[in-house]
Amino acid sequence: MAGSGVFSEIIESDVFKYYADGEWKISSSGKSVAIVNPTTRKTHYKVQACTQEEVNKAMETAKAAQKSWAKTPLWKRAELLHKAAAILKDHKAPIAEALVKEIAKPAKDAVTEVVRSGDLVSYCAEEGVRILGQGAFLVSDSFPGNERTKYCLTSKIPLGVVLAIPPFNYPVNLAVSKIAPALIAGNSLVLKPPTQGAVACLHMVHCFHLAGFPKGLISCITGKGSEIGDFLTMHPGVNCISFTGGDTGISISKKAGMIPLQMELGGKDACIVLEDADLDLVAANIIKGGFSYSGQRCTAVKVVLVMESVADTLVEKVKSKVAKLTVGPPEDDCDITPVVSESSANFIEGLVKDAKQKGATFCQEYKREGNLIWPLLLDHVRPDMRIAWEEPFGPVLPVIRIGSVEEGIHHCNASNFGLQGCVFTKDINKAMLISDAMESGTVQINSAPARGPDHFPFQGIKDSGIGSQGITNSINMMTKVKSTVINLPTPSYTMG
Ligand SMILES: NC(=O)C1=CN([C@@H]2O[C@H](COP(=O)(O)OP(=O)(O)OC[C@H]3O[C@@H](n4cnc5c(N)ncnc54)[C@H](OP(=O)(O)O)[C@@H]3O)[C@@H](O)[C@H]2O)C=CC1
Ligand SMILES: O=C(O)[C@H](O)COP(=O)(O)O
Repeated sequence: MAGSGVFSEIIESDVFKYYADGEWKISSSGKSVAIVNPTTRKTHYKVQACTQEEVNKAMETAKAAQKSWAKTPLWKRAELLHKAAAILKDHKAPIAEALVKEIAKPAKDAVTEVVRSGDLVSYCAEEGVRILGQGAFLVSDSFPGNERTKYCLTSKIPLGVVLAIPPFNYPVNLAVSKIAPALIAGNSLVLKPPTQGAVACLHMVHCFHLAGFPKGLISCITGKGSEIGDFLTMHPGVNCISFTGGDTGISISKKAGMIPLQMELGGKDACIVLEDADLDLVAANIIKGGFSYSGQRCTAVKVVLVMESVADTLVEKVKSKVAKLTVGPPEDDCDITPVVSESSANFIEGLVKDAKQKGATFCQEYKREGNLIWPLLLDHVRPDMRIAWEEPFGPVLPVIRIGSVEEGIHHCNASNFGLQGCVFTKDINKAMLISDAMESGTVQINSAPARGPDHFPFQGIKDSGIGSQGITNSINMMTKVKSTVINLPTPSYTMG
């Protein structure tokens, strides 16, 4: 159970502690932040509301701890990460339980998130050993005018203190996808977990604590982003920010100092369906892509752009699959569970009402109880409707009928987002041309958008992000190149 057994030291009375300097602590603020269970809409957990002074302290210890961590051999860093991964997987049950209560993630998916996170940490340790174990050796005579008098040795060195801010929908997985690359590369890490998902994150951090990482290397500062977020992101002690979330990321990018940023933001992932597509495959992928975790994935299919000639058939197929989705509490492992908050449900409802007023065809009746919204497919959506462009982050999926592939590509590219997209066709040559024409970070051919496997590059263009994630790219992003040049008094050539 969350907060018990090995996790009992992370909670005092009914408030979870924060983690800094290798210890679980109670904030001097005397205040806590309530975590509302999306299903019951009642406070389920409480976490510390950390103060600016506590942030300052965490940054100071992170800076000091990083200096000795950078001198820890790479294989030892990897060994500790493997240990943390194993502990995390061993304790998947209480962490998954927290995910069910805090973010209404269906029970099985919650377990999958924790196991996937353990695998990600292990893979990152292995990848880090390989890529950080190599540098480059350059010789000067390849550049015009030079003799071979200079040898340049390059290696990758850590950035310093990395600030990691994940979103609510994958609090554990999107935290470790920042923590593991940062640590293997020799950085220290300050984690600001999302409020919904903070308790799962605190449990995950305790697994790193149990693995025996040095004091101060990892901290977990809890509190509302709206209260401590700016202080954290503008803190002079931060050398890199890795953020996943919504528009907040855009404002962080404007406020952050001259430090590397990794931003994974929203998306309006388009699914372009051609006349020759296998419509059963498309329908299955629309269901998986559009409705898993109730559409609360940045990589969810968020708009279907289907050729008019096959639209009726496709919509019928999707409709019959929507009817089979189970709707209810996450504890029962339902397909559709309550969305994360009342404000999110209200936002989704606003998009639905706008579509209704402007004449979209409702394939199901719109139904909502509290934060629970029944899955809804909207046909005949037109570009003047908000749902054609905005990201519902909920189980509502618009279908736009198109007369040509160009029309589909045009809609996709007119979006301010560019995270992922997908195209369904049996013609691989057409698929390649469409993929090249789509302004999105990744295009999936004949499958729904997805971030994983977690070592694949993952990136958004336009308002969907800065930089690229995925294990290898994150490790590289959290390092910089250092060169040492050996200058020889006379040219020296290696003889065969
Ligand atoms: N591209 C991607 O990989 C993903 C994108 N998203 C996008 O994120 C959105 C939903 O996630 P959500 O968690 O609500 O996103 P938010 O942007 O609201 O929050 C993300 C994180 O930022 C924190 N935060 C809030 N305000 C600030 C601030 N001023 N400074 C620093 N941090 C702050 C939040 O903390 P707190 O919870 O305390 O407010 C949370 O930890 C959707 O738009 C979705 O598309 C989501 C997942 C993945
Ligand atoms: O946060 C998100 O929504 C993700 O990064 C998507 O991950 P997934 O494609 O594995 O669901």
